Amino acid sequence: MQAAITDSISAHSRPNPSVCFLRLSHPHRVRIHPTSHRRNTRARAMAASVPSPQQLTITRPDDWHLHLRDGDVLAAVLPHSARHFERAIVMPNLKPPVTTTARAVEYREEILRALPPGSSFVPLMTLYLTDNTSPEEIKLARKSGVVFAVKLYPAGATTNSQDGVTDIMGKCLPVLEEMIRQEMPLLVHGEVTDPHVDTFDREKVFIETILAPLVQKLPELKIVMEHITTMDAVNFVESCKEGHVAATVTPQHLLLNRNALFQGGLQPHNYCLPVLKRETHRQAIVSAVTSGSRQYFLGTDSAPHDKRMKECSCGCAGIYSAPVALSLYAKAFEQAGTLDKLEAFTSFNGPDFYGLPRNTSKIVLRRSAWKVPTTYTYGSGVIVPMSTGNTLEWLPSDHSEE
Ligand SMILES: NC(=O)N[C@@H](CC(=O)O)C(=O)O
Ligand SMILES: [Zn+2]
Ligand SMILES: [Zn+2]
Repeated sequence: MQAAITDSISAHSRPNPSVCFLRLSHPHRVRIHPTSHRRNTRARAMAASVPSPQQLTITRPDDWHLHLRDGDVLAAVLPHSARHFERAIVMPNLKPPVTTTARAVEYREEILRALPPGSSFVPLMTLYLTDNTSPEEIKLARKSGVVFAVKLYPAGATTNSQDGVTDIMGKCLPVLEEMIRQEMPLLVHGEVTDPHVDTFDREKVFIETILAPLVQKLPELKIVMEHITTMDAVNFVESCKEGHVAATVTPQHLLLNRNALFQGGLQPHNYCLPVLKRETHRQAIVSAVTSGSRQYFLGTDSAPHDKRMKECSCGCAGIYSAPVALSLYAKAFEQAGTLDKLEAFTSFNGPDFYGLPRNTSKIVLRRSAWKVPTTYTYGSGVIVPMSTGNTLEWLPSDHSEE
């Protein structure tokens, strides 16, 4: 069984022929087509007849897209990630951004100092790509042994991206060629910044105008399309070679559509970039991720902003999901009737893509209702988590109630 979901699910599933059928109905590579949502509906209907497991034991997951910030916010949020994840790809969009290996090494040390005692959490550092990043910097990054990827923020696309790249093909080709030599993946915030392009189309237009030409020019470059939100992104990823192009998916883009931004009034804590899309896109992403394809892996994009910066006249983009992400991913896979595919997504596909060993320790998720705190406080600040105040069903084992 690919996802070694708990003994309890295997015990249930072995004598039950409907489970085998359920698996057969999810071929390894599933293309997205207009009937894909029917497939999920059928899976759900069949799953309903299967006894639901009370406990899942999975290999300890990693988070392949995480914002830890620095200073007192770092100290407040890091324990939430370290509790459930063994490693995380740490985003470099600090103020000022982490553009050099020397700075990444310092930032890594700051993170290690902020870890709770006894934690084995490993931060995997990234460099923030600019128009001026040199190929030499990529060599230094590889040699450091602590930098694992380079992040492309199109200038102006998202939080702290003002120092990002203005013209990837025109300005960054020598750096990208060095990244191929050093086998250093490019992580992409895939949205164009042209104000004339509709916000909801920015990912699609980025794929057409920037990403597809980039993959064509540099087919050997390893690329992760971060936090994908559209059917267009799913189709693009699946049109590329496995092992060369992959995507991370957030809990919010699996569970919410754009209605969540406006339900009962404006909901700033559901605002992130790329912005939530319409339901058909959410369904396409769920189908892709739960199909068993190895091209998708867990990346929470957990992005804390102080409550005051979210609930104001010009609110920041970013959803804080670290404490709830695992419960929410389990919820999304269970809704799709594919809990047996959860472990590959949370714990295998990411390290396999990055060429890193899979974790050996395990984490247990118990079916046990727990209430998400409405806020987390730090110093004089407050952070509101995703699913604030809601009751979630899957409780990760080492979760202590706040
Ligand atoms: N996702 C977000 O909405 N915000 C992220 C930046 C990013 O990942 O684009 C942040 O740093 O706050
Ligand atoms: Zn982003
Ligand atoms: Zn992010």
